[in-house]
Amino acid sequence: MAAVSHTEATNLTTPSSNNNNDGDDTTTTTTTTFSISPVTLQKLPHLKDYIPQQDLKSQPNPLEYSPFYHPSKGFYISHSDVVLRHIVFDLSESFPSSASSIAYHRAGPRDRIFFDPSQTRAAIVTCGGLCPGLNTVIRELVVALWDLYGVRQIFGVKAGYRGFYSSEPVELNPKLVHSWHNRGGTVLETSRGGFDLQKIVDGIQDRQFNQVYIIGGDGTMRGAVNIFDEIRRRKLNVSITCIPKTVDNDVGIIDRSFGFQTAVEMAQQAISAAYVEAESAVNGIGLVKLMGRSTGHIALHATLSSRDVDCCLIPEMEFYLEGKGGLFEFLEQRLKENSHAVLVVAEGAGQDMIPRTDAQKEERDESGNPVFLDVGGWLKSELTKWWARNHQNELLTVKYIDPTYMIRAVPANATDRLYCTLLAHSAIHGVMAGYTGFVPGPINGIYAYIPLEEVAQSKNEVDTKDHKWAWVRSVTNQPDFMKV
Ligand SMILES: Nc1ncnc2c1ncn2[C@@H]1O[C@H](COP(=O)(O)OP(=O)(O)OP(=O)(O)O)[C@@H](O)[C@H]1O
Ligand SMILES: O=P(O)(O)OC[C@H]1O[C@](O)(CO)[C@@H](O)[C@@H]1O
Ligand SMILES: [Mg+2]
Repeated sequence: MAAVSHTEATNLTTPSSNNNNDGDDTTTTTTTTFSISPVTLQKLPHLKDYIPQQDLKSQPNPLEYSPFYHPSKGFYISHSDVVLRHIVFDLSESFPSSASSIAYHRAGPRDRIFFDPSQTRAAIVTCGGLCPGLNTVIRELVVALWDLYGVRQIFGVKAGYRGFYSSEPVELNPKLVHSWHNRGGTVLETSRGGFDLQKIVDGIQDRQFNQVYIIGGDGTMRGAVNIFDEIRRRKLNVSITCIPKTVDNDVGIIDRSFGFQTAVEMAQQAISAAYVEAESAVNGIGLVKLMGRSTGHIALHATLSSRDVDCCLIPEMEFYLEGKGGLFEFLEQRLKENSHAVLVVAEGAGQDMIPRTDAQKEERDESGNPVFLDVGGWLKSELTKWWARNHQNELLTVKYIDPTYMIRAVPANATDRLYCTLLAHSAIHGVMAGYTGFVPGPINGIYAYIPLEEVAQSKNEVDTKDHKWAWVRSVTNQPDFMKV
């Protein structure tokens, strides 16, 4: 692909094809030639954008001299190496729309770095809720900064954003973090709230950190955008990156967030137990509540992989309990057919339907996230009352399983561990190259650097109109809960 700078473009010729197969594409190979235009390359902030040239020295990447690497042609990622956001196109339609041709700089080592490793002071912080793999990311950041780039001043900021101003950072080294990937949680501790912008940036400045690695979810990223803006306003020679973390998988643009797959795997145990309990009772219902504040990815993926689930309820969908086409009628039918049923509900589902006091409506956690009521307990109670009204003298057994923190308070599985490592390495390569205000993450399987602001504004919700949700419904055979 031709070199592009941000919003620069290469020209797209109209798709041309040598397929002479008149629509029958099953027997011959089709060769279609097209180029892409305009490629809108998202601007990746760099320290050069606001630090005067004389204050910013670059040097060859030390990987050049590493005994483990033999940089060859193509080893270093160039400025024109990009990743397309959308890779599925319809060649018969006019192409591309501006939205479909967005590209990001590819992640990976650059031939020159903008930090002298001997002068680098890196800070690592974890914010928000726990997520499998947090310790793996921390470990890999420490080990790779140390081994790949020769950085020796690496610090852990304790207990989230507040740690920048309320406690002493701890010095980290490869020996100390060696086995951290085997532990769930975050050894550095985490917290919600405590976001005091001036104090945080003062803390960064006072401790002379010049690289800040923030590991967190959507809330953390919104905070990180403010920190990035303040760092630029103060013209500090500090690179900041945010490694996307959330068990809910609600961060947009990237393929998925780390820890999500581990959480889905852990959720299987709860669903299996619910199935066993339901199957072993007369008119048994196994009800499982899974994490998912405003998105139902965990519930959806756990349902699809289990195949023992009769109905999955997520925040992105509406449903109703009573009447024709409602949840209870569906469950009643399943009990008639199979004498048991398993229901999986994401914690954020049906929140609008649960009666709550004015005080409960206003309740927020320290970060400002709404506090939910227990949808599982509410469903159990409503179902039990409904059954008693409609099925006098007939048994109903509802076993409610709420694994809550058990699906996230575990070490990452092998897939997530590998993912955490690649994220950490991508973050370091980008920061060492002087990029700042970015999020590393895979897009269509290729690691890219995405502007922090863009990721902070994005959201990954379940699309209940797409194939995956149709697949869920075909697996469970659940109704679409359209009022009839
Ligand atoms: N809009 C915002 N501006 C500044 N800081 C924010 C904002 N939203 C959240 N934060 C801060 O970011 C940190 C983490 O936020 P939050 O508790 O929402 O978790 P998160 O990063 O979304 O992760 P998760 O959803 O996985 O728990 C908190 O310290 C919170 O104060
Ligand atoms: O850790 P806390 O404050 O109890 O919050 C739990 C929330 O954190 C998450 O695990 C991640 O946002 C949500 O799924 C869940 O609602
Ligand atoms: Mg969040």
